[in-house]
Amino acid sequence: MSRKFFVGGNWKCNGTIEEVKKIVTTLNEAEVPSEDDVEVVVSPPFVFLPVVKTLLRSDFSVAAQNCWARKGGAFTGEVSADMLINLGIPWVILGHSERRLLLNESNEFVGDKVSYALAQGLKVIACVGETLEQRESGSTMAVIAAQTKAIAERVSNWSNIVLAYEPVWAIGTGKVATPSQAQEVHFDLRKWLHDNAGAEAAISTRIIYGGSVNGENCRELATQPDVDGFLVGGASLKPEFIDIIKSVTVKKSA
Ligand SMILES: O=C(CO)COP(=O)(O)O
Repeated sequence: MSRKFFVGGNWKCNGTIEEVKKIVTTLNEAEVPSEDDVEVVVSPPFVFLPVVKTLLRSDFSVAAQNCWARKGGAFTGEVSADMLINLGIPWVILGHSERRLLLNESNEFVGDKVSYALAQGLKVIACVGETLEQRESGSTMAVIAAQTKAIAERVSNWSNIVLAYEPVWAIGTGKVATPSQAQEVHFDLRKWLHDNAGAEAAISTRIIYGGSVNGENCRELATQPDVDGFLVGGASLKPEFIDIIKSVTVKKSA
């Protein structure tokens, strides 16, 4: 079976309303491959989600960058999965390393969020990845396995999850993983899924790469058999995001 190429744009905590509208206009005017070949999802900050959802072309979709781990209530500052569903937001990014590291989100907390979000009907981009120190000490796969296990223990159906492998050392650093480094981890993660979540999850779950992806380096990364797309930070705010979407054509001919 073939997994549909997936390109996500994580805008993080960036942009004014004017800048956001400009990015949406650029995306709306771009000629890109059909949604039969590539799924495109952009993730603005919460406050811009409704306007982006309204203005964005209908073949692209939107994601929130986080949501709360259970039903709403007395949780000041949080946004619940139920609210996202209520607004027609289909996707949410969970477990991003910036939240794991800056806000001390544990593997278990991320697992709880993924489980609750899926149960409410959201689709989830779940992020995993090791720090430089962990890579250098040889624990890359152990770290990623523990992060993924906390999700696998709480979820039985993987059909609405996209796994994003985002090595922390590659995020925002300009230090992209080499195609073989990305392929190696994606292959191992798929094998882990096979052994721990079943053959179906391993075959059909898209594993996308994130960390300093740009309009140039995306093409060779896209040729790797277990790289099913990208989660893009900085470059998703620029017109080169369109080149990254177009890297699906390299994938198809690989
Ligand atoms: O964190 C990322 C996407 O979620 C990647 O960020 P950069 O593409 O800016 O390195």
